[in-house]
Formats: sequence, C-alpha cells, structure tokens
Amino acid sequence: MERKVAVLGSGSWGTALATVLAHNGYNVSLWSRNREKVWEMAETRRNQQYLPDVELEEAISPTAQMEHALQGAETVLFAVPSHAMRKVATQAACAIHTHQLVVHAAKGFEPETLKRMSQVLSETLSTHTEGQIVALSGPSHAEEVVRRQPTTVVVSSMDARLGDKAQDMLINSYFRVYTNPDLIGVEIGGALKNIIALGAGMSDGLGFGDNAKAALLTRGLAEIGRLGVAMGAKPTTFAGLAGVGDLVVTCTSQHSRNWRAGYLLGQGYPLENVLDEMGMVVEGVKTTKAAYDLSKRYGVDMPITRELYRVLFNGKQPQQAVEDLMGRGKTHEMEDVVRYL
Ligand SMILES: NC(=O)C1=CN([C@@H]2O[C@H](COP(=O)(O)OP(=O)(O)OC[C@H]3O[C@@H](n4cnc5c(N)ncnc54)[C@H](O)[C@@H]3O)[C@@H](O)[C@H]2O)C=CC1
Ligand SMILES: O=C(CO)COP(=O)(O)O
Repeated sequence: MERKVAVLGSGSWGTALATVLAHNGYNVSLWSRNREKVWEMAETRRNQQYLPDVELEEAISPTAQMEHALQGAETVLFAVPSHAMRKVATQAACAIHTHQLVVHAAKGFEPETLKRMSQVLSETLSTHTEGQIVALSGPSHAEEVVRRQPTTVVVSSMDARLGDKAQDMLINSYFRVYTNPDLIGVEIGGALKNIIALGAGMSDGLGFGDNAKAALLTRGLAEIGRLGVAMGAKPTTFAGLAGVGDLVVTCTSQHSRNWRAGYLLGQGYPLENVLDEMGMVVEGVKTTKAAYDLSKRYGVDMPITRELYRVLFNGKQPQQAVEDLMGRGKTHEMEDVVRYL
C-alpha cells in the first residue's frame, strides 16, 4: 500500500518538509487554507510565494480540502505558525484518528494561553494526549533543506516509540533526525531562540559586531535555560540541536526571518512596517510577549527578553535597550547554574 502523509500548512516549512517526505517515498497531501495558492502550486509545481526556486515532486499533491488531505494519511504534520495551531487543529480534529501519528513543527507558544504546541494539540484533538504528540525542531532553514543541504533536526515525544517512528519517516542522507524524549525542552528551545535571533539582528542593524552577537547568544542561552528548567525542561536539551544548535543558525543566518526583522528594527524601522515587509511569520515577536509573561509567572530573570519586549511593545529605542543591558548590576556568570540547576 502507498504511504501517505498530510502536511497542514504550505508556507516555507510545510513545503520544505513535504519535499523531504516525497524524497523519502511518501505521497504527500500539502494542505493550504488558500484555494488560489493550491491551484497555483498544482499548475506551476512551485510555491511561488515562499520557495519559488524549488520544483515540487509529483508525489506532492496540494489541496485546500482538509478531509481530503487527512484521508488515509498515516501521519499528520502540522506546519503552521503557533498562533494558528489551535484553529487549524480544530478544523482537522474530526478527521483525525487515534492510529495516526501527529507531529508538529511550529516554534512558539499560543499567544493567549502561553501554552506549548503539544498542549494546544492535545487539548484540541480528542484522539491524542500530550504524550502522544511529536515535536520537530532544530536548526533547519527551509531554503537549505529544499536544496538538500546537510541538515540535522530533533524529534521529541514522551513516547519513545512515536519519536522513533517520526525519525524513521523523516531521516535521509541530507536530513539527519535525532530523537530526544524531553518534549518540554525541545518545544521551549525552539520557541525562545527566536527572541534572541531578533536581538542578534537588532545588534547587527545597530552596527555592533561579533562580540555583541556572541554575548547575545551566550547570555540568551542562559536565560532560555533558566525559563526552560523552571517550566520542567531538562537542562541538557539546551546544549543540543533544539537549544544551542537552533540558536546559532537563527542568530547568524540571513535566511532567518527573525534575524532580518531584528536587523530592520535596529536600523530604526517601526515594527508594523517590518512585519509588512517580511510577508512571512516572525514568531519571535509574539514569543517575546509570551516569554515576558512566562518569566513573570515563573519568577525567572530574562533581561534580554525584557529589553526586547520594551523595544517591541513600549516604544523603547534599541540603542537605549543595549545601554540598559550593559549597565545592569554586576553578577557572577554561573550564578544561574547555581541557582537553577
Ligand atoms: N521556515 C523555516 O525555515 C522554518 C520554520 N519553522 C516553523 O514552522 C512554522 C511555520 O513557519 P513557516 O512555514 O516558515 O511560515 P510561513 O510564513 O512561511 O508560512 C506560514 C503558512 O501558514 C499559513 N497560515 C498562517 N496563518 C494561518 C491560519 N490561521 N490558518 C491556516 N493557515 C495559516 C500561511 O498561509 C502559510 O502557508 C513556524 O512556527 C516556524 O517557526 C521551523 C523550522 C524552520
Ligand atoms: O527555525 C528556523 C530555523 O531553524 C527558522 O527561523 P526563522 O523563523 O527566523 O526564519
């Protein structure tokens, strides 16, 4: 029998993952809410808006019909932005069955509830508990994946058998998939690195150099780890692909929408214009607000997130934010380790 996967969301990441699955021998239903876009993809065999340079394999079938996408699929892979996850999952819920593997590839929290994506999915799908959801994360820009450039990612589930299944489905010669049972850590690492990438872009946009970027990455990782551990993550996960791996790629790659948005903000463009200009999801903006709220809920100090929050939502000048970060009281580098680990 032919094996089928439903990919829900045909933006950059959904499309790139569809190409990996097609390469691995699966028939892929690539669902989009946008009928015109589906028609265009089916006609031109390209996703002109997000990845115009890649030709879609024959095994990829674009569709705007959710039931059609889900029918007969052994796996359902959600690849929509975090803020849209509940809506899309609600639409899919009645056609999802217990035996289907549910994977998501989003990096963020639900803005209104501050919940992780596996929590949102398990609340929405009566067929799957949080322990039966798989999260896919790690350093993986769609633009490089579609060119079949070497990429490593991590899949995480509380149920090791489901993580192994997702690993077997996605792994190939250019897409190396690791497993990690720390679902909380993998989801939090993927979400929070986008905040630091906004900061790294802003630093570059302000004209600062590599020292500043290294500082942001290192101290950013410290605050990601602090919040993550307070929320139940394993500290070692942040030394892995969903932690430092994704942090490095997102803070240093010009493919990164978060880095690019930060760069424009650092150059003085207002947030609204920056988001219009991007035309793609910049998860870090909503995630900065979510992490700011979570840091208060969990009583965790997150100075970089706090300053970015003030720049994004309170009109603070980026230059002032840098001065305030640099001028904070003296501290011991490893104070976090002693206090939180
Ligand atoms: N682009 C990349 O290289 C990577 C992206 N991700 C994550 O994957 C997720 C999706 O990102 P991208 O595909 O890059 O975003 P994108 O901006 O390229 O595309 C988003 C897609 O979601 C759809 N969408 C938006 N709101 C929707 C709604 N309410 N209902 C239905 N569909 C909706 C859009 O129509 C579009 O097809 C994000 O959480 C992102 O952080 C993760 C790894 C790599
Ligand atoms: O998560 C990503 C790479 O791993 C994509 O990052 P951006 O959303 O910043 O492009």
